[in-house]
Amino acid sequence: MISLTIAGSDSGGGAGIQADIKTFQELGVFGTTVITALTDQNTKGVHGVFKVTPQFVQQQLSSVLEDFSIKSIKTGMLYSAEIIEAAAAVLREQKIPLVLDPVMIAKGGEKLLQNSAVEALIEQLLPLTTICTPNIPEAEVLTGMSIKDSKDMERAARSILQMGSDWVVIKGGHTGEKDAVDRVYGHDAAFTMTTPRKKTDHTHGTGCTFSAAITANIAKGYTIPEAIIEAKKFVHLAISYPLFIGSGKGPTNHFAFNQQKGVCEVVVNEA
Ligand SMILES: Nc1ncnc2c1ncn2[C@@H]1O[C@H](COP(=O)(O)OP(=O)(O)O)[C@@H](O)[C@H]1O
Ligand SMILES: Cc1ncc(COP(=O)(O)OP(=O)(O)O)c(N)n1
Repeated sequence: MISLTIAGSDSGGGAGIQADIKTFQELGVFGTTVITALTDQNTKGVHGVFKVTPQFVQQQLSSVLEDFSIKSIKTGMLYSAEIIEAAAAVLREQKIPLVLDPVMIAKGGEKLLQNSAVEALIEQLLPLTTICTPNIPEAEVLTGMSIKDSKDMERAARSILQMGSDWVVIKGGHTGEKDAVDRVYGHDAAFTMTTPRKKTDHTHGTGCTFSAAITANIAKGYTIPEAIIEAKKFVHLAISYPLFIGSGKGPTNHFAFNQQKGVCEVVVNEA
């Protein structure tokens, strides 16, 4: 089983390409990569971005796709409209399931997607997307809606479905709710996934890890709902057993899922 991530490098190892290939590896999937940008980053924040040219992004993508039997693809930090256009031109020719994590801003507040790139993300990538996984601020930017409660989350998700994604997961990491509730919508299905919210500062890379786990699970042949629910277990365990490394907001623990033998209760309810 082989998956591909198209994303930025996090020198601190907790998010981006590094989180993705660690997650793939832990889930038994061989990871290939297309790097869109290098970030000078650690647990204290993103200190610099060095972008790759759109042409070289396209070259990496074409090389990987022509040689490997890729079962699923995810995108993370894409940074610019030009990089999105270059990637979309190649992805449009494929029928491989695509998980789009619309990474926009790091938890420290640094920009990982230029404002001018949002339109390209919506127009060029969402129509090719199998599952889009925005957090609440990202869903607000994609839809132009203000999201205050679960009704707003459903309206935003349905709007993103209309933009072309087959499924949408609105992640609950950024709500004030007691539990971490993610809301999943397809054209004919809707459910919530609930785990207890952990009181922790070690959440660097949660979104990357979650979307990478979905991508790996698709490569393993899971149905879309199974891939999403199993990924929630992976990220919940990664948050629950922090590594306590770095002096800032630490990374999640990609070893935890296998160390805990995947044991994690996720409450799934119809929405
Ligand atoms: N403190 C927490 N406790 C438990 N789960 C969390 C916590 N923070 C985030 N999550 C979960 O991690 C996943 C990623 O969500 P989120 O942190 O919102 O993504 P992002 O990194 O894109 O902002 C979701 O499944 C979310 O519910
Ligand atoms: C290179 C790179 N890509 C993505 C992110 C954002 O990661 P995310 O999982 O959304 O969470 P935080 O890192 O913001 O905690 C990143 N920081 N770097």
